[in-house]
Amino acid sequence: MSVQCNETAAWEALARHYQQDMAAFDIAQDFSANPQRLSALSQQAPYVFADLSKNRITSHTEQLLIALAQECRLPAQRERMFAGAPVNSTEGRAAMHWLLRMPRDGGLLREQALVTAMAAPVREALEEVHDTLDAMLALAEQVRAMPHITDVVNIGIGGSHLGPEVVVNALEDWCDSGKRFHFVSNVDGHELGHVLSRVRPHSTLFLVASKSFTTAETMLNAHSARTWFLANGGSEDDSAECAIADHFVALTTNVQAAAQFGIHRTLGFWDWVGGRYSLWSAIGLPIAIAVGATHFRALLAGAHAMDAHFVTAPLARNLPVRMGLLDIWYRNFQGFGSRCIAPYSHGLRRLTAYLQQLEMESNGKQVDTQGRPLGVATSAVVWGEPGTNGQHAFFQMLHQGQDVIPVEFIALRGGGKYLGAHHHSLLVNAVAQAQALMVGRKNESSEKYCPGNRPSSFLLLQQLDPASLGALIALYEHRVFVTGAVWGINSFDQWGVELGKGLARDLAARQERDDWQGVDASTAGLMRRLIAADI
Ligand SMILES: O=P(O)(O)OC[C@H]1O[C@H](O)[C@H](O)[C@@H](O)[C@@H]1O
Repeated sequence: MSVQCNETAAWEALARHYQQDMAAFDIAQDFSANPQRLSALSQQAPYVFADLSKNRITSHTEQLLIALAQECRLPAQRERMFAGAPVNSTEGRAAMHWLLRMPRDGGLLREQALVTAMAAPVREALEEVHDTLDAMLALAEQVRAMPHITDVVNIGIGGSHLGPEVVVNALEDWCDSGKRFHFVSNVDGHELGHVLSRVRPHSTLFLVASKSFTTAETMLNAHSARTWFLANGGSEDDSAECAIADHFVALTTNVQAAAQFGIHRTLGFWDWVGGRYSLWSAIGLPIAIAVGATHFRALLAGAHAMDAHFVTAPLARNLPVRMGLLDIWYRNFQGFGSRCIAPYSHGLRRLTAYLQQLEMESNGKQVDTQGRPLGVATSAVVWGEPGTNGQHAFFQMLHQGQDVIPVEFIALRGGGKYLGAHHHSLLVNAVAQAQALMVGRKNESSEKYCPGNRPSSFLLLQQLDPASLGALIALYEHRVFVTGAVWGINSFDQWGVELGKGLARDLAARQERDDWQGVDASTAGLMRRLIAADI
């Protein structure tokens, strides 16, 4: 049995460090005292510059955190993931999303032992990845060249929705297919209904995206889309002009279930791709249709560059490691319960939703990989909205509320193709907010007083291009891995989600029988109220 993170000597040293040096630490004061602070606590990683210097840490904090990572065997755990070991222990699966963006020859990692000594099954998986990628990109190019297809409707939820949605939105300046994209996820019929009211069967391509091909919401939406398609001139006959065969594609690991549904055009992937890590796989087809094969490959290349950085950079200069350890420091030693994501970019408006699944579904756990209860807090609440909108909503609380909430600013140096002057204003606002959080407003009347010393990180991309976006997302993936590895949890399962799914099935069945025996009074009362015609 391995030791848990809070039983290590490094944990104790960090707790002491907090009490002795950091409980009353002031970020702005340390900038005055330490001219090295900015350079020590910022770094350039592939495509992403990170300024971590406005955080409540010093280089010594980082050293102690790295000692913690060593004691928690982070490097060995990282090696296991990159060797294709079953790191998703409860489901006996590997987590090889990194393989989806590795070039056939190992790319930037080709000299590394993890590639030169790659086990045969992983090498074979890499071949399959590229065969499937080639097929997916060929299909994407085919669809792009079909002028009669004007609308692409992606039906999927969770990992089969958020990744493609965030990327298609983010790369809107790179979308040159001339098609409209619709992402339908919610089982609320209004979402699908609105989309269907705006499209026509002969000009629409439906992508049914579901790793399992059993997720209730996706199945119901897909069935309703199919029914609508057939009722509006579509046909089940493959040779018909407007056939299901030409207008429905399944993206799934469950080819059989897709075939039973009646979709024979399927792009597959593998059980070692976690749902929330799947945008790089066939689940990325809407992205590939939107931006084309070259840009999709650039997205993969950016992510691969971050993979190589994560594998090869020393821990002290390894951005996913530094940011993951900062999360541990804030959650477990400073006691901060949430983190605010503030992308100063309209393109990244859905990033927070994506990160909520990535972080909270991965690390919202309470036992370790050996099933032992954890004595420490895990995933913080991740929330936020794009700037500058957030400034006019919740930033008040960030500046003057009683809780300290670390903020993560994400900004772009280049402003894309529209209205450059706006971009300058956007950037100035982002930097000013980070400054305001740190310096506060002292010597003022009580209502104007802002305490300052409120921490933030600042991530800067050159521009929102496919490679930079790929690197940014991979950075977050690996950061989540780092945090999970230190906590000793399985970041790749999500048993909590299953509970609600099971109960929804149970309530639906009870509703049929009008049987509420053994159900708590509130739940039964609500169900009766929903069913009753006369309330
Ligand atoms: O892709 P699917 O199998 O349809 O799964 C979609 C989603 O379902 C569940 O809610 C899981 O918690 C998610 O991790 C997953 O991404």
